[in-house]
Amino acid sequence: MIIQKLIINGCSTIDYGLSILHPTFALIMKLLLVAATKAEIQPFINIHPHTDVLITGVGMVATTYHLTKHLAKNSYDLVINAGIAGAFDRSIKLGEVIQVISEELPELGAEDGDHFVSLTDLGFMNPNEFPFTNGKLINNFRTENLKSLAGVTVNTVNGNESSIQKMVERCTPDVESMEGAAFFYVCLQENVKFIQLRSISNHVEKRNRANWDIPLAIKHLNNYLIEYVNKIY
Ligand SMILES: O=C(O)c1cccc(C(=O)CC[C@H]2O[C@@H](n3cnc4c(=O)[nH]cnc43)[C@H](O)[C@@H]2O)c1
Repeated sequence: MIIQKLIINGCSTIDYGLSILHPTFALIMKLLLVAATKAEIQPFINIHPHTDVLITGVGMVATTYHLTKHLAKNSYDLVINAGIAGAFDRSIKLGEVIQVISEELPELGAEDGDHFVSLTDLGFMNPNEFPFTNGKLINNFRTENLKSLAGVTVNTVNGNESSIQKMVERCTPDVESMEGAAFFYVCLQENVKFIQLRSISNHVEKRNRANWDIPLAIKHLNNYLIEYVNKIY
């Protein structure tokens, strides 16, 4: 019997006493679902209360700390990062669920007037030193039926047309979140299979909260997650 838990910022709040058999291999498939906020995955938790869930808090620092601490004590067959995100490309509709297959840390470096100097150009990073490939974090594990997109992870949500344009020219990202790269970094370092599923709540533009549709993004994300996990079990 495996004791499964809901963990919020590293503190376990609910214990469940169930294990789940994988129908094909008759093995226990251990799954961890990681989200920044509980609200983003609450509908999934209501349907799948026995899946291990880690709520990290928003941002890279909290994600890195809580996920690393949790994976040091627990082993999983698959770790899923689920949440909402902003899309740079307007052809990606609000509420669309996508998988992020590469991540970048576009703020890591130095400003030199109008020019951005990367960590590589500063001489602090080999862009091909593990877990990086050409300065990016890459996930080779994918699901078949979702668009595979490139992500950037930021500490400050982009909301200024000039900085958005500069980031698009420099990184050509499809989507933006506040946790993705931290999640990729920890999973690659820990050598655990992972996937990042995001549903688009907004387009990356001059801040206009009235244009965001968080309820639609959460609804579609959770419908997808429920179906995805139903297929696994
Ligand atoms: O009210 C706001 O300005 C606001 C800003 C960021 C996030 C939120 C949330 O309610 C959810 C937190 C979650 O959302 C992800 N997210 C969603 N859209 C974006 C974006 O355009 N750029 C970066 N992150 C985004 C993020 O991963 C947060 O964890 C509210």
